[in-house]
Amino acid sequence: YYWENRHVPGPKPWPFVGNIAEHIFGRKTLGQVLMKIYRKYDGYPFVGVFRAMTPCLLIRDPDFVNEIAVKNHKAFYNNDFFIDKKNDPIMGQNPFVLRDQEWKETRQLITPGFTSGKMKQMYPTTFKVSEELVRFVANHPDNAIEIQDLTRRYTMENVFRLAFGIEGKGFDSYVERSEFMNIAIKLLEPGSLNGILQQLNAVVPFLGRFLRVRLVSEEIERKLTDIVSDVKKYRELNQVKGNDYFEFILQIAKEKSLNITEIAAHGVMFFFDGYESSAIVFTDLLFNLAMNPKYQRKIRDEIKRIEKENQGNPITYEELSEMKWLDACLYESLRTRPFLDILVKCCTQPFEYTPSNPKFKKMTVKLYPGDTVILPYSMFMKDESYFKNPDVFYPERMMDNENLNKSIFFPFGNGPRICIGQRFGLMQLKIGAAQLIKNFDISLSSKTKLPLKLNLFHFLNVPQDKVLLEFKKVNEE
Ligand code: HEM
Repeated sequence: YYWENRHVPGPKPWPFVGNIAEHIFGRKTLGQVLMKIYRKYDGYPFVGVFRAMTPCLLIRDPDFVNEIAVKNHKAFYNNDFFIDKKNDPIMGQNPFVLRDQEWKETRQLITPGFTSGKMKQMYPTTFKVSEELVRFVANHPDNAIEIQDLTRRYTMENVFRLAFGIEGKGFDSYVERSEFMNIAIKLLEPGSLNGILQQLNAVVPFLGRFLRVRLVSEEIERKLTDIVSDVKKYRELNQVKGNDYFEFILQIAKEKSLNITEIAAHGVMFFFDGYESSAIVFTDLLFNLAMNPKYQRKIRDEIKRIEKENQGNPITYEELSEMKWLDACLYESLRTRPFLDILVKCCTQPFEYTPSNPKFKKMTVKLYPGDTVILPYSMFMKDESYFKNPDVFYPERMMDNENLNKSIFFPFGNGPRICIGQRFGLMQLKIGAAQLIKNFDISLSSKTKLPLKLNLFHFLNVPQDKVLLEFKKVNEE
């Protein structure tokens, strides 16, 4: 009766499973279940739902999203994701899970590591990795390449070089995985006990607390701190300075006297958020481009024009932002295949909301500290009233993406908690995609099972089966 007592509309919950039985019993993703509720309550500004036994307010009104993420951010300061820092010292320091003052201080501390000036310094490394990606594809022994593996190799190589100052050797072998790739895979393995706990934490957060969820196992924590310690010693002994995020962290470490686990935690933040999420987004982009080859041609023309203007020199960091078609395809891909479905925030100060938009029924909700709200990240992206034919990949609508309503389309979040790595994410994806499209015609392999089905047990939207693409060298027709 939690929501009923507050006169908030919503579907009837069941004991223990609340409104997400279909997800708990493995029939649908959490996003698919919530999407059904979102659509059913058309015209309502919010809906009271139960994520298992946790009452959450599913927001449907973009103005309310704006209040939560931007205007009244102080009343919704924290993300609903609990990691105990004492139990998991590496993941417990990630800004995404940090709360209150600790989040504010960490965010302020690392923000200078993500300026465009810093991106410009890191760009040559990312560019080099993108060249290695092209070589890897060109010499690949298989006709059809598993794209999830390829994009992970690429984003892993970038984050190892930039966040830990070492080569991840991701492109060294087609058969064997490097030691570093194994670390990366273990860090996020969905099938492992750790992966199951991650999923539990996403569905039933209070169980996460009870079971003392660790996202980074002790074995991986030890390996990562050893790497960090070795690279730190090497740089100090040889007086080497890198143009990377690791160097930025070493500077902070000196100023704030951070210990080796704290330094590793900053590297892992870059790794954790920059590796898997970016690899999923990259996979989706390449899949969408393979399905819609006319946009590959538009992007290739764009690259040719830029290279002609700069006398055949490689594309610079600044020139990436001139690639309007690539930009539009990337944003449209983020919309048609969102890598997550919801953002969940905790109420930290009493807050009252009544919609002013006549599109929504006039009703009031009062929220109190401890309540949780769900921002419908992917639901807005698939809402016909905001995007016509929402399932169609139509990059033209993203040509002016800067002017889209940020309370409806917020692929990187919005407000003070907006993704800190947005610039880096965009840089590595754009140069990686540009290099592949410049060199190859990308098409879908007949071995890929369509339509792509989502993995029901991953807390991010990842395809259940392998996505195989074929790469044919441009000019070799
Ligand atoms: C295309 C790739 C990426 C996408 C689509 C993405 C998207 C997001 C989203 C939606 C959020 C939640 C924002 C909110 O709560 O309002 C977020 C948070 C975050 N992202 Fe990203 N991200 C990407 C890449 C990266 C990269 C490369 C890094 C780091 C190198 C990164 C670091 C973070 C961090 C630290 C947060 C938490 C920020 C905070 O709570 O203060 N992300 N990201």
